[in-house]
Amino acid sequence: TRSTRPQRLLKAVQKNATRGDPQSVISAIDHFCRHSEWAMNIGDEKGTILDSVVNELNPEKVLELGTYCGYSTVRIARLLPPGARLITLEFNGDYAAIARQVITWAGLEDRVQLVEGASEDWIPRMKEHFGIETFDLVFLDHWKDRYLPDTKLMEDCGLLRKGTVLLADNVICPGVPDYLQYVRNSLSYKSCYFKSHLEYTKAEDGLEKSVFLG
Ligand SMILES: Cc1ccc(Cc2cc(O)c(O)c(C(=O)NC/C=C/[C@H]3O[C@@H](n4cnc5c(N)ncnc54)[C@H](O)[C@@H]3O)c2)cc1
Ligand SMILES: [Mg+2]
Repeated sequence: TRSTRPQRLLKAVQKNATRGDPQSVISAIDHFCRHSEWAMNIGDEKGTILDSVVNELNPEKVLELGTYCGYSTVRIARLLPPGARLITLEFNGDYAAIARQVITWAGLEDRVQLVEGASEDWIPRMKEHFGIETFDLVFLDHWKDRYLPDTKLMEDCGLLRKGTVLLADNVICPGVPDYLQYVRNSLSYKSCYFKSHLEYTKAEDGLEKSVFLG
């Protein structure tokens, strides 16, 4: 049977990227998405905004919701100091299998813990299962109707501390109106919008950075 797009994306990484070189993995995926097949990775333009937020924070504990093929996982993990940890949640087994290989090709498997499961099931287990008290950075890029409920769940589970940053992809396209309204109007967040474009296109999109105030 015909291969899937994530399988073809992985093949492009294995063909064009150098093992152990995260930047070459990022470039190989961006080239594949620009010249062969579009895929819903954050991409190079919004990716540089993600990079700047990670570099500014220097986070020890990072949570990513929605791994997909691991593109943003690699972007974030390549900037983390060796002691830091990135936990990424992905409930589609096929995508998780591809992402594991992309992350390993980049040589970042020792900083990344890919958990195959749903965010709503695993957010409540972060403390007892991973020994995580609070996160320094959360990157939201999963189904858009999950951003708000999962944010409230993280609050209820005590996973956010004063200064924790939530960075949300696609706040314009596909859009997350209920999440935006919440973080922009809640007294518990200081929120700002980074205008950009939908990956590999000219359509407007952007990232919302929201600092939890406790
Ligand atoms: C109209 C329109 C359509 C599409 C686009 C283009 C566009 C551009 C983008 O950057 C996008 O991020 C998206 C988008 O839909 N992303 C959804 C991404 C999900 C991934 O996360 C996984 N997942 C979903 N819910 C959960 C969950 N609870 N627990 C664990 N994993 C979950 C899935 O298994 C996928 O691996 C779409 C733009 C406009
Ligand atoms: Mg996205």
